[in-house]
Amino acid sequence: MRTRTIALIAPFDDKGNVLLLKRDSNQHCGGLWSFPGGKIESGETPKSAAKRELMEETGLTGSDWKLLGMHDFEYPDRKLSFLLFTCSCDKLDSLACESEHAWLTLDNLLELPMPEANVELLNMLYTESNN
Ligand SMILES: Nc1nc2c([nH]c(=O)n2[C@@H]2O[C@H](COP(=O)(O)OP(=O)(O)OP(=O)(O)O)[C@@H](O)[C@H]2O)c(=O)[nH]1
Repeated sequence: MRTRTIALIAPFDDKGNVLLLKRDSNQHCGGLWSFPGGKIESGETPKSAAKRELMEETGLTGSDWKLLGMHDFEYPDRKLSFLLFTCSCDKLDSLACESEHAWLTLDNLLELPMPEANVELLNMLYTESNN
C-alpha cells in the first residue's frame, strides 16, 4: 500500500484556542473532528501544502509557522504519514469554513471524537505546550 503524506495544521488564536473542523459524513473518518489539512501535492513543500490547505478549508492565513513533528499511522484501508504544523491566526474575520468548526482549548480538544491517528498528534501538541 502506498503511503500518502498529509500536511495538518493546528491553528491557534491569540487566546491559545485551536481550530478543529468536523469532517463530512461521506469523508474518511466522517463525522469526527479533525485538524485542517490534506494531501501534499507533487511539487509542493510540506509548508506550502499546509498554507494552501489552511486557506482552502478555513480562509485563514497563518503566521509563525512551525513544524511540530511527524506521525505515521495505518488505517485498514490506507497508510498515512502526517506532518503536523502549528501557526498563529489573528485576522479571524476572514474565517470561512464550509464545515462545522470549533475553537477549543487544548484541554477541551479531548472532548470531541477524533480520528484514531490523532491521539499521537494531540500528544505532540501537549508536549509542545508544556515546553
Ligand atoms: N484533515 C485531516 N485528516 C485527518 C486527520 N486525522 C486523520 O486521520 N486524517 C486522515 O488523513 C487523510 C486526509 O487526507 P485527504 O484530505 O487527502 O483525504 P480525504 O478526506 O480527501 O480522503 P480521500 O482523498 O480518500 O477522499 C484522511 O484519510 C483523513 O481521514 C486530521 O486531523 N485532519
